[in-house]
Amino acid sequence: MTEKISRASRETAVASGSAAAAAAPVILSNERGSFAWGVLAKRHPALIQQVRDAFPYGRRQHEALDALLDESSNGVVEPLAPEEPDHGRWADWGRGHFGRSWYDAPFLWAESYFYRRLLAAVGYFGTGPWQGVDPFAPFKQAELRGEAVEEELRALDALADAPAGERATALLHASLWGNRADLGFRASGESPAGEVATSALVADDSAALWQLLPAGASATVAVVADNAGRELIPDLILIDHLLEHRHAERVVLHVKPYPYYVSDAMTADVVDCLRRLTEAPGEAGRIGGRLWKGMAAGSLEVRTHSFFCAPLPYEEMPEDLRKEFAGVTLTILKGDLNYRRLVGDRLWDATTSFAELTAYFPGPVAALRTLKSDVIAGLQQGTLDDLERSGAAWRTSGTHALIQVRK
Ligand SMILES: O=P(O)(O)OC[C@H]1O[C@](O)(CO)[C@@H](O)[C@@H]1O
Repeated sequence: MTEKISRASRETAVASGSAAAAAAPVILSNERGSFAWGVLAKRHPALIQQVRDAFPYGRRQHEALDALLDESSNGVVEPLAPEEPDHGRWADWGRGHFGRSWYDAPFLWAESYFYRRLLAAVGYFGTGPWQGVDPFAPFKQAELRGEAVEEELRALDALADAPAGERATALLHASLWGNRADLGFRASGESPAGEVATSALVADDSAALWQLLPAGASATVAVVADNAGRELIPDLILIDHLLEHRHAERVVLHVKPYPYYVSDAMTADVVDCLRRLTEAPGEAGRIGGRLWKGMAAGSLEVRTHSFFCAPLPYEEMPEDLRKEFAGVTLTILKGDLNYRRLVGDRLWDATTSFAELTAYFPGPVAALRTLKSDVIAGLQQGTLDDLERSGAAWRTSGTHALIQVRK
């Protein structure tokens, strides 16, 4: 395998009951040349520059962005300013990391905290004029207006009369591969959304997914969204299919409460995507119209929770969210970050059982993810051998994907 795997620490592992967890170290970013190192050393500075260029920020924001760039590149982790509303929470979550290099903190924590600090730098939670202004909105909006979305929406017309099974598979795959369109990649000039020679599913439990959702069974499905735009549009189209074909009576779409990981979807992004759909001609417009009405009727509901922006694995989800997921027929978790949080951001042996790692999850769960970080579990030994032999950067380049289900 050509990829340099991130360095990991057993010492910083969060407490977890399973023996597998004890053996699988938590990923850190301090191995030069590793994927995690590259995110901190290259993507984050590039992102600061992009955000800076996208808005006519004032001196205060520019100085705060300079300080964040300097701190995260050369300095030690500083706490969130006391006036930030969630200062206390981050003080708890960051215990042990403040005063130390960003690169020595768990990768999941460091990345998550970086996004929180970026919001602080641009005054997102402040009382000034930049309050509530999504620093990633220009990128999300450009994507939504782009030719790729236009084409994807047009392609729906050809699918409208396809047999239900064929349509279901196509829409499930569209939602899955929509995850490849991740604006975080573009911040650093990499482009998993571009032409990909070797797209492949490394695990495919889609039959189990459909078995959990037989038509007419009054199911409720929770979809935990990931990116806005080119990912959320196919997610919404899949949701429409689930509702239309009675695989679900009700869908709850969970989104982030505030901007996160560049392109993560918030309520405003759901609205933008629904509007984009409703304004489109043909099948896309009809789907948009049905979803819009579904929102009013309650068959589609959007929810959010602060835990979605926490630097924690799902194993540590709060009780209210646990109840929420326990009460639905199936939870579909979209994307790479949700996968890392679902199985734990650790260097698992890739054949570690997905079912065992997710046994704590309060109900049936499906992961739909393109592979964009070192974490992977639940592979067959033969698949793993083939991937390793290929010499490709299959774990991190977004060229491979998976559908894994725990019933
Ligand atoms: O949008 P997704 O699929 O959750 O991907 C986010 C991924 O992007 C990165 O931030 C950088 O590639 C990963 O660390 C992270 O898992």
